[in-house]
Amino acid sequence: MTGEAVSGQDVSNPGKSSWRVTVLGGGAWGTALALAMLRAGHKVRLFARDPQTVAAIGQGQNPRYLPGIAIAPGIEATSDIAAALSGADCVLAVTPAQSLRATLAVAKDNMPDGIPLVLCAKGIERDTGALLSAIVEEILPRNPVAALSGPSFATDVARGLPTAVVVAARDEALAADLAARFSAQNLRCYSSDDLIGVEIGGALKNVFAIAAGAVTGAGLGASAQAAMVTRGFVELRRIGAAFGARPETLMGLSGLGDLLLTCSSAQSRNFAYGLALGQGKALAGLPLAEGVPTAAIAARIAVERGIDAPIIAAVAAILDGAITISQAVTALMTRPLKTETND
Ligand SMILES: NC(=O)c1ccc[n+]([C@@H]2O[C@H](COP(=O)([O-])OP(=O)(O)OC[C@H]3O[C@@H](n4cnc5c(N)ncnc54)[C@H](O)[C@@H]3O)[C@@H](O)[C@H]2O)c1
Ligand SMILES: O=P(O)(O)OC[C@H](O)CO
Repeated sequence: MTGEAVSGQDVSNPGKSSWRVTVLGGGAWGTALALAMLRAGHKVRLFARDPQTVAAIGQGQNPRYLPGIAIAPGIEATSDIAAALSGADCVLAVTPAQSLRATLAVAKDNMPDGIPLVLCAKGIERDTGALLSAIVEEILPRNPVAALSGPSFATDVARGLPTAVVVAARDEALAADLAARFSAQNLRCYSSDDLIGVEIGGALKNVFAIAAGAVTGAGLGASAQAAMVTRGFVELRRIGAAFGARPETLMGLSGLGDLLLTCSSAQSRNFAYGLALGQGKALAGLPLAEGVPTAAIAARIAVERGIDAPIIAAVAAILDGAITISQAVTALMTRPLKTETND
């Protein structure tokens, strides 16, 4: 086993009862959250469709998705969805946003009635424009839906570094209960009843993280970076408002917080994707960048709803190969001048 040791138990709230938590997805974030749930005192099962990932986690590592991090014993990894879900008190959905529908279809017949399904992916379904909560409500109508989001790199959480996220559900009491149960030393979970706001913030920040990487990669300068993030945040809030997100939610961890994180660090896969784009490097084979499909659908949503979102449109067009970064910059800089409106 390589890498630093990661402690298994670190319960900061000993009053809460232990749950059987099932994590769907054996990638970076699924593995990190499984470790976090273990530290919060829960019994953790992790479903991964890839037997190699299951075997590796059983041996205390996940070299494909979380290289260099030793995984504490206690996570029961399996490729058997029925075994993974049997008797679960709560399920975390941690596969990519565009795979959520397929993941839930596999889980559906074994999903215990009434237990919460917590969305941990960040994105909007490309083909339909559906928010992920709508997909859960369609496929699992008997399970309350929640979302966990905020500035949180999987490696940081897996290492037990201090991290704050927000857990949202329409039912405020459910959100508060989940936040209390998931919190542990160095994982501080705030709660919110603005499910849509938390989802939108997490999904759209990825588009601007790609843009931030591209600005850096193309050498456009720190001033351009600050302008892009600021005006991008305006677009994020406009689209959020169209979905009914509360503005204050978007000023929080899943919105501004995650924007700050991923627009400023090459540790972000979305930023790294944009960086490669800006540098003219090959994009094939790069790790998951959720902002790619989300940019396309967010641009379409903006057009359909008459929302002014020129940066999202530019990112989508660049990713589509329709325009170059240089053409996008010219188009953005020569738009008609106007009063600065921040809503
Ligand atoms: N990595 C992070 O730091 C981080 C942090 C917060 C949120 N997220 C979000 O979590 C989601 C997952 O990201 P990740 O980092 O774990 O990605 P990843 O690429 O590391 O892993 C994705 C995992 O999902 C599995 N998968 C894909 N489709 C599947 C399907 N249909 N059924 C079962 N398994 C399937 C893959 O095999 C892989 O194990 C993304 O939406 C991402 O934005 C990631
Ligand atoms: O690596 P990214 O860009 O997918 O970002 C991971 C998380 O969303 C950060 O909060």
